[in-house]
Amino acid sequence: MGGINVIELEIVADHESASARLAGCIVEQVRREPASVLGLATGGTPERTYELLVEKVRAGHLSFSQATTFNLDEYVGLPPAHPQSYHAYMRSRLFGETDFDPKRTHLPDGTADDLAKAGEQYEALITEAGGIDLQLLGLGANGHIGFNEPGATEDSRTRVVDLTEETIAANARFFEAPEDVPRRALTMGIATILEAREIVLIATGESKAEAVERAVRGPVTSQMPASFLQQHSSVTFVLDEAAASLLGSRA
Ligand SMILES: N[C@@H]1[C@@H](O)[C@H](O)[C@@H](COP(=O)(O)O)O[C@@H]1O
Repeated sequence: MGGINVIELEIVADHESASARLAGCIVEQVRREPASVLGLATGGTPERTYELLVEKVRAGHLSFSQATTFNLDEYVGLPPAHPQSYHAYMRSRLFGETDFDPKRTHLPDGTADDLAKAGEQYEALITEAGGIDLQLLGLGANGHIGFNEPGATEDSRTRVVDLTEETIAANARFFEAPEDVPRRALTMGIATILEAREIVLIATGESKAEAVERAVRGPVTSQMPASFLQQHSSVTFVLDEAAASLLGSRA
């Protein structure tokens, strides 16, 4: 960390291939180290990846029984039972469908009375677990990672953030009405994410192309939170051709 590194690019044809590639990274990591600490992401993009992992576990090719997980973020005010909470997302798509030990799967507590303290406790839990081996990331069209919206600083840690109108609009598709989307979230910070030993970001579709280009080639700036990934020494972007379309050559 510190200097500017080249983000490794893996460009595949489509969302299905990108999902298979990302699932492959997780499988490899967990086979190599069954007690891995995984940083997990939500959103529409990794849904297929999680389906593929569930298939692997069901087929007996993979076990998560010794793995520990930390999700990037959770909406403020949504209890774990709320269907649009990220707790529910992870339970229905991955944790509840595989052999994860519920004691070792963690998400920020968006319902805590003292959210600042909840953020600090979350950081302490990650440290206690020995840090994150492999962090998965999606990418917001405005360049957010986790819920680190434009303006997030390099030294930010797990904390409450206000969501931008753009992000609220983008996530409204998961809710019955746009006004149901929470306005705030508890998210790992940029510093938290950059401490992971390895990072894999998945982005697919044309709507992510501009953010991908700015994250990979643009200046490192708070205005494009994903650009901070250039400061990490082991980052791979798994992209489909649409998301990579503004990158020019594959170099
Ligand atoms: N907090 C999540 C992010 O972790 C996710 O990466 C991003 C992209 O979501 P999608 O994959 O649905 O485009 O937005 C959400 O708001």
